[in-house]
Amino acid sequence: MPFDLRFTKGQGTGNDFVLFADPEGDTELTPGQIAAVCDRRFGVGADGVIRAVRSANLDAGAAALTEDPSAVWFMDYWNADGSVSEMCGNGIRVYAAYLLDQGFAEIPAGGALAIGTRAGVKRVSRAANGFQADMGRWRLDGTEPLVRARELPVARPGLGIDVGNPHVVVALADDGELERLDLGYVPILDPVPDAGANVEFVVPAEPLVEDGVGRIRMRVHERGSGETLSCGTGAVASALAVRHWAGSGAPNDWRVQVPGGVLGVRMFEAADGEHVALSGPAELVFDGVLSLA
Ligand SMILES: N[C@@H](CCC[C@H](N)C(=O)O)C(=O)O
Repeated sequence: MPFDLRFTKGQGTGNDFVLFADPEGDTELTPGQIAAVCDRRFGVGADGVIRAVRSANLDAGAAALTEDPSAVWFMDYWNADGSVSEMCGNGIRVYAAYLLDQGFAEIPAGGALAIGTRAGVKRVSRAANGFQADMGRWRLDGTEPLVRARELPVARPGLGIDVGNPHVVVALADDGELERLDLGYVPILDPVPDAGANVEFVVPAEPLVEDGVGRIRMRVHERGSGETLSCGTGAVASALAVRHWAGSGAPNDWRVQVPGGVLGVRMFEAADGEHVALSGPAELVFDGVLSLA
């Protein structure tokens, strides 16, 4: 039975999303419907879909409410191919902008909005460049798969990093290598991670550190969405990987240039260990109504 879906299109550094409100949790789209919405020729076109649902009305929301009862809204995130992801760094800023715009939530002055995700509760606050999300704890996942990509002459070692969702970061020699990559083809990982991975290719800027801030360029092939203009969790993983490779004395503040703009990444000590925060813009672009079969 066809039905109308009211949606808002939003973007953060060119990573774009279709957002819709389903507070009661009774409009779960199928993977096929998600893929149809994200199709850039036959649908609205987006890198992912975000459903705004109250944590209390979703199984995955129960853990969020246990972790923090103030996380009343859950970011139900889907990739463009209809697969689910645990977390989206650009998406959570755009989601915060959407919750504010709809009058569903507020960010108290000097405070933060707690949002449930499949990777735990994240806190979003206002920042000079838009919004900042405390992404919480991160870890090297212990893998170093070989990465092959179209227009990369030889396989390169990657570094596996979990920032709530899985990433493999690969260092390239220079801007030329980064620009020549053809990410219309899926990078091949050896061994293949069980849950797949988002793959980031990074190049340090010259100089790497300026005024105490580390600077890198990044392109990404996202699990479930292909090449995108930006990936927030990918920027976080990339800054963490480059800091790891640079060794002691490397900065905790990073500026990550992606094809769609610039993101800020900051590592800081919290009560439970080191956290990493991501900041950047978030924009709601237009509203619409889509008829879905
Ligand atoms: N674009 C996002 C990440 C979206 C999810 C990712 N494709 C996955 O499957 O983990 C970001 O900004 O972090």
